[in-house]
This record gives sequence, C-alpha cells and structure tokens, in this order.
Amino acid sequence: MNAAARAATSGLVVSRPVTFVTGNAKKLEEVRAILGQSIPFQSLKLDLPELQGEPEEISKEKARLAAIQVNGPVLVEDTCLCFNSLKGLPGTPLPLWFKFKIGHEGLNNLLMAYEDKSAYALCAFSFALGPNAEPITFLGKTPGKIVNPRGPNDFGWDPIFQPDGYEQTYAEMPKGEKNKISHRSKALALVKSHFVEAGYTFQSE
Ligand SMILES: O=c1nc[nH]c2c1ncn2[C@H]1C[C@H](O)[C@@H](COP(=O)(O)OP(=O)(O)OP(=O)(O)O)O1
Ligand SMILES: [Mg+2]
Repeated sequence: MNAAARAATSGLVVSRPVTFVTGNAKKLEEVRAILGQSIPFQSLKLDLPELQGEPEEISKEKARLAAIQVNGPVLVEDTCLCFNSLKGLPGTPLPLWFKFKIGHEGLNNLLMAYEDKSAYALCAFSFALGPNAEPITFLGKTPGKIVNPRGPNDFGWDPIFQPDGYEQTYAEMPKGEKNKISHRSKALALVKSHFVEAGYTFQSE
C-alpha cells in the first residue's frame, strides 16, 4: 500500500502538499525518478543559506528555514562527499569546493598524498510538517572511492565517485542504476517508510 492509500484509512491529514525545496535541477530530476508516484510533491527553488556544521544539524536547520518560507510541509536535502583519508572532510555540503573551482582535478590532487582513496557519499533529507514542527532527518550513505574523472560531466562529482562493487563511476552508470544504489535513494527509502508509517495525506491547494 502506498502512503496515500494507507493514509486514506488512518493517519494525519495535512492541508498543504509537500514542497521539496532545492535550487539544484539534477537533484530534483533524481528525486522525481526515485519517488515516482509514491510521495506526491511540488518543487520550489529557494536560495537558502549554505549552512556549515554536522550534516544532520545543517539539514534540520535548512528544513526549519524552508518551512518558515513555505509555511507548510517541506522536504530538503543536502549531500556531501567525504574522504576517509581526510577523516571525512569536508563532511559538509560541497558547493564551497566547486564554487572555488578546485574541480575534479583538485579533488583528486587533494588525495594524492594518501594511499587511501576511499570516500562516501552522504545524503541527508529533512522533513518538517510546518514552521512550528521539529524536522526529522533521514540519512543515506554509499561507500566508494575517488578516481580520475570518467563519464559525462553533468552532475557535480559523479565522474570521480566509483561506488564499491562497481566498475563504473556514478557518471558512467545508467541513471536507473545510480538511482538504485545511491546515497539519495537510500535516504529516500527511509523518507518513504516514514510517510507510510505516519500515514500522511497531503491535500492539494
Ligand atoms: O548525487 C550527486 N552526485 C554528484 N554531485 C552531487 C550529488 N548530489 C549533490 N552533488 C553536488 C552538487 C553540489 O555542487 C554539491 C552540494 O550539494 P548540495 O548543497 O546538497 O546541493 P545544492 O546546493 O546544489 O542544492 P540545494 O539547493 O538542494 O541545496 O554536491
Ligand atoms: Mg545547497
């Protein structure tokens, strides 16, 4: 039974649809593909501050800020790429690294001094029912290693991340394959379970 069907019999009716707040079109594309019809949502591009701190705290704070702006239920997401050699650094969302243009080569160079090229992609989704609700966070993690870039260069660090157990980088994989094993799909699986358990029904406006 999907979240909507279950909520029809029990659960909480919310008088607004869920808004997924992001400024990243590629992320939105993946979230749409992974969720399909399981959680109906609308998307909204808001320029929220790039907060710093522990991933879970950043994510909750982002949800609080988004829920105030949207004045309704929101879902937000942050992703970071963490290097084991650098003790999980940067450990916070990465745009800093890209905005300052160190790029794929720079990320590889960073690890040049280390034998250990292992890394993990960490995704944090936070859901808040509204501006006065405490956000709930769902984490998804995929281990892999940092390699020289391979594959199309259309989404962040996909060309340099090769997940464990695969010969292809995220960028080389067919989209459907990435979406089966990615940090994002693992976190979204938890979001879906939570929605089913809570039995939310989100009414359209
Ligand atoms: O699956 C991914 N594969 C490769 N790269 C990725 C992925 N997911 C995020 N990224 C990159 C995009 C962005 O340069 C950076 C920070 O991500 P992050 O702060 O979460 O995204 P963002 O600021 O672009 O969008 P948002 O408005 O949702 O915060 O990591
Ligand atoms: Mg961001």
